[in-house]
Amino acid sequence: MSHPIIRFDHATFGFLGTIALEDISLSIPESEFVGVIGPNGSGKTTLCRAVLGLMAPLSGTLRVLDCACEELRCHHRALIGYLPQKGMLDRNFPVTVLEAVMMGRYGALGLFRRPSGKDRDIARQALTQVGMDHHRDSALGALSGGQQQRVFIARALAQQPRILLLDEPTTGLDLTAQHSVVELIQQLHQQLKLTILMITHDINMIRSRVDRLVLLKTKLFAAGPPHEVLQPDILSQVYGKELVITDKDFVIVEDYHHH
Ligand SMILES: Nc1ncnc2c1ncn2[C@@H]1O[C@H](COP(=O)(O)OP(=O)(O)OP(=O)(O)O)[C@@H](O)[C@H]1O
Repeated sequence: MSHPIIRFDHATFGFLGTIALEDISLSIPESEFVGVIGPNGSGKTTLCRAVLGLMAPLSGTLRVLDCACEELRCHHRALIGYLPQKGMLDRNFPVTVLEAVMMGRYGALGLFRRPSGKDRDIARQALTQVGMDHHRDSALGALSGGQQQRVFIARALAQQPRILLLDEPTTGLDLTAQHSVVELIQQLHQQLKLTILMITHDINMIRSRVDRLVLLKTKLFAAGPPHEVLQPDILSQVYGKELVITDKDFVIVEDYHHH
């Protein structure tokens, strides 16, 4: 295994009165594509927030890019692209597609430095990578949900990150758009050799695409190649009756977006 770019060592994270993640030990080597699954409230978003250096461990350690997470500095954080859950971003913000992607350059620019032609080139390259450069002058709000998601992925790519954190990137999209966004993410992983952590509720969509699945329920329940983690006995311990396993597919019957 190559040197881990993310390393949790018996790390516990929480909020006042709540333990969100407990005793997590997990090493992620550079360029791995990891799917993060688990029921609602199992700590998936907390895992992303911890990697971004937004939460210090209550005990144990987390090192990201060879730095203790509580000491991640701006230049390190700029190497971590983050696509938050739908609803966390204002998709009707009155900007063009290119302007939205240019926002991804601000971390690299630092305060007060105006974007240069080079920053613009990097933003356009990111738009090309997600197949959206021809829409660069369109209003962000005029795009479909799937196209907007591509633009937000381009914004994260414009940071020229080494790690990409994606929190449910397909939620709210129709099935065709879900497939095309996941295909794009897989393709970016192969082309750019990025380390990707992708949170999802859609086990079937990612099981054949990720290198490893991490199954959370406050604790790290399982981590390994999809075929090892997706065992009925493991899944039923975590999801209980919420998960129905058919011949081919895993169906989560819980209505997780309306809880
Ligand atoms: N800001 C907060 N303040 C207090 N508790 C929080 C906060 N954010 C999350 N929690 C709690 O931490 C636990 C883990 O939440 P987290 O959002 O990481 O789960 P999740 O797996 O991402 O859930 P979902 O699938 O519903 O998005 C939950 O018990 C949640 O209620």
